Amino acid sequence: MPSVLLPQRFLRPLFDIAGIRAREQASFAHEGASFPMMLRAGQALYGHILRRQPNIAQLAVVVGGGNNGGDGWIVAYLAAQDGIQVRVYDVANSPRKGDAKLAEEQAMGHPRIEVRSFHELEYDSAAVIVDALLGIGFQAPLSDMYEQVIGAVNQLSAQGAWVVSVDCPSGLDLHSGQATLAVQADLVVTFIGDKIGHYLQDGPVYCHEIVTENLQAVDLSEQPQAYFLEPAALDHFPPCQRRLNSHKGTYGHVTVIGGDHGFGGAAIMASEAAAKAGAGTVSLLTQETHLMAALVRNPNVMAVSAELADIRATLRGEQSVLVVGPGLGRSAWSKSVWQQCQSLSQPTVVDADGLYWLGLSSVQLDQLVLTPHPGEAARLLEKDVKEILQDLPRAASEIANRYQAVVILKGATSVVASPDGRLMIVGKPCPGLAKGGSGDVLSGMVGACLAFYQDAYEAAVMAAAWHNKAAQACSAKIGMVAMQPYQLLDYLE
Ligand SMILES: NC(=O)C1=CN([C@@H]2O[C@H](COP(=O)(O)OP(=O)(O)OC[C@H]3O[C@@H](n4cnc5c(N)ncnc54)[C@H](OP(=O)(O)O)[C@@H]3O)[C@@H](O)[C@H]2O)[C@@H](O)CC1
Ligand SMILES: Nc1ncnc2c1ncn2[C@@H]1O[C@H](COP(=O)(O)OP(=O)(O)O)[C@@H](O)[C@H]1O
Ligand SMILES: [K+]
Repeated sequence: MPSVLLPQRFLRPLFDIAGIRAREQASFAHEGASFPMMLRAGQALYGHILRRQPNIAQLAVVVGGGNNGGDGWIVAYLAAQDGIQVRVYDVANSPRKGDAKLAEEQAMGHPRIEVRSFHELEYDSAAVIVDALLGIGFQAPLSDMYEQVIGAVNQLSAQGAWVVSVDCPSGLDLHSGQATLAVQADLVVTFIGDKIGHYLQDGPVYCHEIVTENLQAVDLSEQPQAYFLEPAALDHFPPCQRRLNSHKGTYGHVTVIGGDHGFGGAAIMASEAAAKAGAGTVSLLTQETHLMAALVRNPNVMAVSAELADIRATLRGEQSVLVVGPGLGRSAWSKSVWQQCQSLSQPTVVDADGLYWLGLSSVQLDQLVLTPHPGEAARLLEKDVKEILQDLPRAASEIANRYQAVVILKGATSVVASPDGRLMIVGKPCPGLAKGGSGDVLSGMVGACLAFYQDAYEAAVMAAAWHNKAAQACSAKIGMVAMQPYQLLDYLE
């Protein structure tokens, strides 16, 4: 379902392999043949090579045994016809069949195509390498021979060769986005529709840039599995956009609840994040020992002792939301705080130890946002982390359905799922965020967005996307190693 706030032009549709195969088969049936589509794939890819590398004189093409390799043979033939010297490294496990065989036969014997053993690949001097080893037919794990070839391609890439991958970087699991080893692609030219695995876990690590070529495939009017939010969207949407004629009430109120003994910083950071992401007013309900630190850190936040005040007293007006969990802990105090929260009906963000308490005794709210990392997701679904990582969109959707909540399943990119079926992947890897406290900052930002936006899903998308974008800007200025998560808050516009 497209988003109301975010225009469709910023949402890149992503498909699973079954969806791509269905469109491929329907297109073959419509056209009455499959080889023309392979020709179009090769032509599209060769066009991209010429646009990026107009002075190319030599080309190395690494071909596998399936149709991905078939695409590679087409490119080899087109380049040779164009006067380019081509070396093909063939890694097929067995003789080719079908379209791949036709493509090989068309190219084989061309005077400008030399077929070499893959053992010689590491000595190749071509400035451009085409990776046509494995496409959507890849089944992990990689065989030894493919590992060796991918290693050689990456070595040439490290020495300065420009690598273009056909359909996907070979070795990447397009379902999960996991890879033990894959081709480092400068460009991926992906066919029919973009694949979800390019955007999850290791996917973005191996895809420097992705372009999609539809190849005149039939439109099955099928909903994509998910969307990827183009970071350019954020140039048009600041987290909680200021209006000229507005006042603090316009932007709502956030109460952050957490910070047991030893974890005061988590709640302090979350409250500062809510304030800096644009909430009109922010309260912090925490252990009394943290009040002084909270007020010194940010006097804009109304810090109160959880011992002396109840949560209800911190609420203000209709746009009040709760952020429960940063540093909440698992003590008797934490439990009593959680029980208080359960009796309230305000829109609520549950993070960190709040998710632990939620797993023990759930809440039902119209607007609930959960922000688990894969470990917390595994606990909520009673699965192990490995299983969660094999299918992040599914895990996010399962939690969304079970708790009737919007879910941000956090990682190098994050998956946002809504119980109504909407799924969005946001962000790019930013290892500056791989530090304790990054999640606390996110939860406060989600609180601010939830107080501002009508739709909890859009609030979650905006917060997760801005958290990532600001972290990129922050790390560019301060450095991936030195940046502290709360510093990203100064890069929110
Ligand atoms: N007209 C068309 O058909 C069009 C097709 N298109 C293109 O086809 C691609 C899909 O082709 P596909 O279905 O043949 O699968 P593909 O990705 O080549 O993989 C199969 C090969 O990989 C091998 N292999 C697998 N796992 C392995 C492992 N772990 N370790 C080692 N080897 C492994 C497997 O070996 P085998 O199991 O047979 O020994 C077999 O040789 C798609 O991505 C797109 O590029 C587009 O051009 C559009 C038009
Ligand atoms: N390598 C990375 N690239 C991009 N984002 C990351 C990376 N590592 C962590 N993050 C982000 O940082 C946050 C970490 O949250 P979490 O694990 O809950 O940390 P904590 O509880 O310590 O604050 C999440 O928003 C996650 O998406
Ligand atoms: K490939």
